[in-house]
Amino acid sequence: MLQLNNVSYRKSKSDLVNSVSASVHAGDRLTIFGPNGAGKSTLMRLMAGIIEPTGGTITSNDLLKAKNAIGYVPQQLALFNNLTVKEHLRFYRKMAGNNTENFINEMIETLQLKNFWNKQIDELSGGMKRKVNLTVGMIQQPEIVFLDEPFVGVDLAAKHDMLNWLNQLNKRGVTIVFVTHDWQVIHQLADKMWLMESGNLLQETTVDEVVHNRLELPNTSTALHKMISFHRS
Ligand SMILES: Nc1ncnc2c1ncn2[C@@H]1O[C@H](COP(=O)(O)OP(=O)(O)OP(=O)(O)O)[C@@H](O)[C@H]1O
Repeated sequence: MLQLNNVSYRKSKSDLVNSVSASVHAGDRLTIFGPNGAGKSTLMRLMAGIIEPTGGTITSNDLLKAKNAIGYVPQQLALFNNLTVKEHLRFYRKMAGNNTENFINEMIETLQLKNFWNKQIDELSGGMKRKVNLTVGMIQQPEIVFLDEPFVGVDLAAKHDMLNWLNQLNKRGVTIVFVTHDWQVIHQLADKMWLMESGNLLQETTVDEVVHNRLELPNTSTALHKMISFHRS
């Protein structure tokens, strides 16, 4: 579905992403995991086509070449403080330009957006803003969605609703790629894991392998070792 061939991204004389080769397959539930500054967000932005690789290539199948096939939910909220939730959905729906009325209604229902429908963004809690951010990033009913820390500050009940809904979409064939530091989310939303450090994709593995101690990491990856052994203990 998405093929990365020696993908690099160099900026300000440093390699933020360093010669990554890997594939994302249709229907994957993939998390990119690693310490702060590993290059996870940069790699997701490359795959989402927001930035261009400075080396290597990313190729995709015909499905992903279709307009609106890719959704992207950024870590930083992409919202207007002085617009209401309703106005956001109306505005972004027009931008997306395709007819996804049923899908949008499903998002509104599942994420219970009607509860704060007429509130401006600057009147919402952090968790509510995350829900709106998620909705906006997926308004075009994408085939694949890239989610960067989508659950920061979201309470457990809302997180549960959001995770359930993303898993339902995955069962219908939507590919999910995300970054998080939250193991609860990893357990519930991922099968595959890409382990990253210092711009390098060190290993492609599964959550199962990582959690059940069946993974040997290179000795050089101290931060990843700590992040994984902390979770296992
Ligand atoms: N626009 C930019 N210009 C220069 N350096 C950047 C830019 N954006 C990110 N970086 C640097 O690239 C490296 C990778 O950043 P990135 O945000 O991809 O990491 P990350 O793994 O997502 O980190 P985190 O877990 O903290 O979100 C970091 O060292 C960061 O400081």
